Amino acid sequence: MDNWGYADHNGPKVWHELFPLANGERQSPIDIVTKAAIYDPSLPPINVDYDPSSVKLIMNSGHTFTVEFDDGEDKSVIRGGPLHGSYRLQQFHFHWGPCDDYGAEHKVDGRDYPAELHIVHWNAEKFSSFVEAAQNPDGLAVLGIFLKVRNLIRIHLLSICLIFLLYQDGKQSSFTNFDPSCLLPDCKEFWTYPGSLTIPPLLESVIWILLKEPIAVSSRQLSQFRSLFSTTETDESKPCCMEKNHRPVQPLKGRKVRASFL
Ligand SMILES: COc1ccc2c(ccc[n+]2C(=O)c2ccc(S(N)(=O)=O)cc2)c1
Ligand SMILES: [Zn+2]
Repeated sequence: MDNWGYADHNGPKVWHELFPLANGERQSPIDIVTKAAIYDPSLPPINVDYDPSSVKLIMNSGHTFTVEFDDGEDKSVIRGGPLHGSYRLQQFHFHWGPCDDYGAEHKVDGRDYPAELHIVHWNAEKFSSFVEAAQNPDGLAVLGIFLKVRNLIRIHLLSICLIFLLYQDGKQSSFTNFDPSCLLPDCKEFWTYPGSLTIPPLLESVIWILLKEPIAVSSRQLSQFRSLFSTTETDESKPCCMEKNHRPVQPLKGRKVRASFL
């Protein structure tokens, strides 16, 4: 069911009532305490190999906007880092807040970023579908990238995504030839830890890979995120916008965070 959200009556504080996993042992997001992260020199570099033609559509998934990819074959994959074998790209989406001061899901030493990009992959070597992979501890791998505000003058690819969405009545529009590796920062140093989906059903099946270096977006692009849903609400009587969709940080419960860098 989809009657969960981010308001007081249906938000993260009450998700445990319908999704008991919310109080589980490996929940996400978390606050990355950099001094407690364990440098692991045996971690190979992250290697993404995305085929731009595998992008399918951009849609308003009710809690964010999602760019979906054709994951019927190994066209776009991520390898390396903490992963064993290749994980297939399925979608990417964002989380943001009501203002530019916070809105990302993970924190670094208690610091908030204004938004966070999640690039979602599943272990197609071991499992036959995304939904099956999502039920297993090593089923999913999510690449998390922090967004910081820099008022750029050049149009960033992000706003092109948004333009597609805003002018296709925000429901869904076909999207061709987009390579999400253009959204990655130059530096691929990362932290990694075992966690969960950050939205219900909160399944504890995600190997998190968080890049240390944020990417830059403009404040205007972030305000476009927030206005996104106001153009798509079918019920004109109560136009609302998705002003925030981030879950607070969760207890580490003894988990270790590893770093690919000193
Ligand atoms: C029934 O099992 C599922 C599994 C995954 C579902 C989902 C519903 C919505 C989104 N998803 C997702 O694909 C999903 C949800 C959250 C995230 S996150 N924010 O990266 O942890 C990634 C992916 C249901
Ligand atoms: Zn997410």
